Amino acid sequence: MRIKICGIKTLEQAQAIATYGATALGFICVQNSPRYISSEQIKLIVDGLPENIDKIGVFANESVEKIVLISQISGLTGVQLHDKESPEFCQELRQELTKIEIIKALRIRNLDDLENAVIYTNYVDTLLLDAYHPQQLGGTGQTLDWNLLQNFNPGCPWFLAGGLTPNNIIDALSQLKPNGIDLSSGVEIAPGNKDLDKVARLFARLGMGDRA
Ligand SMILES: O=C(O)c1ccccc1N[C@@H]1O[C@H](COP(=O)(O)O)[C@@H](O)[C@H]1O
Repeated sequence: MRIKICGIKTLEQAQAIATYGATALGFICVQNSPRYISSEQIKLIVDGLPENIDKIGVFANESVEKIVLISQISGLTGVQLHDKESPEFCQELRQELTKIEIIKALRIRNLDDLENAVIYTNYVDTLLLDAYHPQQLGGTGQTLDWNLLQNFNPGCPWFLAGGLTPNNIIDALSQLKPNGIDLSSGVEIAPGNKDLDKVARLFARLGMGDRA
């Protein structure tokens, strides 16, 4: 299973989280987020990480040109589109970013939202399901209704996100079988500042450490 920790802002925390066993790290390229980090800062972190860890930039309604530019400057291996990007937009981006994983994040309130999510499987590599919040795009710490996902089988890999923590991760994985999990605020001291004790506890709960 892939384990993505999102909202990384320092090399020290990135390296520590990689050592615990994260398979992917996420960098918030959305300027009004408290977790925002510039492409130059991402590049410095990316250069200090092992090659085999995925480096994902998170974008919200950004232009194709800007996503391509930031991906190149930062050395990203994937992009996560976290707002109202259409399937056509994803298709256009696919033509420009042929070697980069494209993840479409969808904020799920009901079964209609899930049906809409499945449309994207033709245009992206991976889906990511997050909770819906009326005012915020992500990093809200809210869980989505896992009951909606009981029969979710989109035909492409998918991440479960939204309000996951060391305390609820086992419960989530006992109900659902995503290809990956994505955590941000659930392993933080404050937005953008990861709590390495919580990260250690997460990996211990997943059977990859000793601090359960
Ligand atoms: O974290 C942010 O500030 C953010 C801003 C804009 C778009 C997405 C953002 N975060 C993403 O939200 C999910 C879930 O976060 P949480 O675990 O509920 O705190 C995660 O995929 C982050 O990448």
